[in-house]
Amino acid sequence: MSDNSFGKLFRVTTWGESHGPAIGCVIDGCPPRLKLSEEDIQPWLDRRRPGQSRFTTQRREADQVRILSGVFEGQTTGTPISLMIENTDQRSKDYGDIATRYRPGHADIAYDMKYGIRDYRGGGRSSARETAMRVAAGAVARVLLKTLVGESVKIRAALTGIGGQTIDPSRWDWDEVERNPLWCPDADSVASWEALLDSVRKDGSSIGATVEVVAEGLPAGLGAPVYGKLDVDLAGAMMGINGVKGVEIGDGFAVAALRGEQNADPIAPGPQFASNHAGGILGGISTGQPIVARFAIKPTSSILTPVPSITRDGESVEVMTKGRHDPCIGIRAVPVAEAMMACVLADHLLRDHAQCGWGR
Ligand SMILES: C=C(O[C@@H]1CC(C(=O)O)=C[C@@H](OP(=O)(O)O)[C@H]1O)C(=O)O
Repeated sequence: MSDNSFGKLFRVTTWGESHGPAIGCVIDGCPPRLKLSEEDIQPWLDRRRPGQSRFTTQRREADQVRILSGVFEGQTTGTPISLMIENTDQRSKDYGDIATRYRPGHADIAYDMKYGIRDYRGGGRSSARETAMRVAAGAVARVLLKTLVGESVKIRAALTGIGGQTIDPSRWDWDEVERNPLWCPDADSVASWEALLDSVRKDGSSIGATVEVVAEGLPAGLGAPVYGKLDVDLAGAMMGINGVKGVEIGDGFAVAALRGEQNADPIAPGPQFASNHAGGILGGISTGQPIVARFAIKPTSSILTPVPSITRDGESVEVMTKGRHDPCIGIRAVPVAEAMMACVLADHLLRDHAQCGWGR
């Protein structure tokens, strides 16, 4: 197990820092002879790319992906797939102050306590810039899933709330998610969310959010008892996204208020389930129903509002962070959530195949 990798058979390792020359990932274990080119990956990266609206960081990165290995004549070869994106718009001088002081709420202090050294430029390794490589790996996972399971596989996410303002689930519209810059599924929420984000930005502050991710068209049987549960790996994958502080599967924390007959999803021949409180996973194993995960993500810790902190030498200071930051990291976490779901499902599909073979 390495600390920069996840997945067992579809194994993703990412590397790089926000202000280094490049970021990248290596995907080991991808089956051979899948059709794969940069065009399969770039559109997903374009959804996450910074600088696309006034509601995200103004750092300008093309996030142009290059396949360095593992693909020959348009097909995967079964060898490690290495992907790379060059960093082109770093502005490290914005971080002069942060070199010797800690942003409250940020990983700065924890990295220093652990390693005694940190790349303070941007978020360094802890920067959400790293999530670009998760999206790149997720694109390869999507190719794997579509090839091995079928075109019916759909993995989609949406922003379901910001700053405590939540959508009305009865107005959920997946087409709307693609129409607005916030990935919001409820058209009626967009204008007030935009106004909230504008005021947060004007105040030099930031705001938290919730994201929901749904995977459809997957077979039953993904995940295994008891430490290889699909929900265990999904929860870990979502929790590993920068800034995530809480994860739910299916009804999540709401099950605590239910009675047994309310929580049980009735089963009819087929099998058909009348509801999906379980989020498509029972006993850690997928049932063929939509797989549903949800998470809460904190407000960006790099803000212009001063907050008491200390220097590396332990002296009291006030810290405010310059630089170009997302007023709400939840927005760009939406494509990242989809990518993490795709990687976990690709991994579990290969694991299920290795143990049980195809078909039941
Ligand atoms: C560049 C991206 O987002 C960055 C995420 C980020 C952070 O601390 O998380 C800080 C900002 O960048 P910098 O490291 O230059 O300050 C954001 O712009 C990206 O996502 O591609």
